[in-house]
Amino acid sequence: MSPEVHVVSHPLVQHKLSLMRRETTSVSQFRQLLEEISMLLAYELTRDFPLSTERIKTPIAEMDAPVIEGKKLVIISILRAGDGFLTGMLRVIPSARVGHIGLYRDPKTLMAVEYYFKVPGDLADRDVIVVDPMLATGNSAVAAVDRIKSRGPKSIKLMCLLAAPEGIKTLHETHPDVPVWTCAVDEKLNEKGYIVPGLGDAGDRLFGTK
Ligand SMILES: O=P(O)(O)OC[C@H]1O[C@H](OP(=O)(O)OP(=O)(O)O)[C@H](O)[C@@H]1O
Ligand SMILES: O=c1cc[nH]c(=O)[nH]1
Ligand SMILES: [Mg+2]
Repeated sequence: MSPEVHVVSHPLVQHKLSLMRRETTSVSQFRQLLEEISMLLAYELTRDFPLSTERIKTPIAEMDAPVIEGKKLVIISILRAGDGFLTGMLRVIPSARVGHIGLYRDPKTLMAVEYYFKVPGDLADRDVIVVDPMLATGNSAVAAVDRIKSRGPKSIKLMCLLAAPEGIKTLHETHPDVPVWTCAVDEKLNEKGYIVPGLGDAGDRLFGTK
């Protein structure tokens, strides 16, 4: 299977991403924009969900109306910055369950360190969407997917805001079955493992912790 990368090039998404990248964008604007983009990304990621029909009655007549076929979804946020996706995603997919995995990057090794894991117990019956704004070295995404796969979900997709080519390569060397949705694939990583041009530290910009 050749690994999938979907770059969401919709003008609304691209415009909002450019606003998020600007260093002058405030914490509240950054948060609001991430919420808006997450709804648009959810719209793209769910584009291929299978439909069946259900017999319904409108005030005028009966019809066979399209409905999404029995999908049980879990959105798993990589803390902290992944939480910026949740409000928007849940607005579009309100019945989804939510899990969390706490990971931070060791600044020296750039390896992911886990500090929290809580997901619904019935992952084997569910399709998972992992959310995290940044796919940089890919170490956090690999660690999250390793951990989630140990619970045997039906499928895993990754949604991010920005990806570096290095992160996509690392993720797909280990997990070629995990498709990625992103707003852009940037140029490279710098010597500290930050995405260039990127948008800086997503967690700090979302929560105002710098
Ligand atoms: O691809 P990687 O090189 O692993 O980098 C990406 C990770 O870095 C950021 O989290 P960070 O470690 O800064 O934690 P935070 O969300 O708590 O700020 C980001 O939200 C990703 O989880
Ligand atoms: O550019 C980057 C890389 C990792 N994490 C971030 O928040 N930003
Ligand atoms: Mg951070």
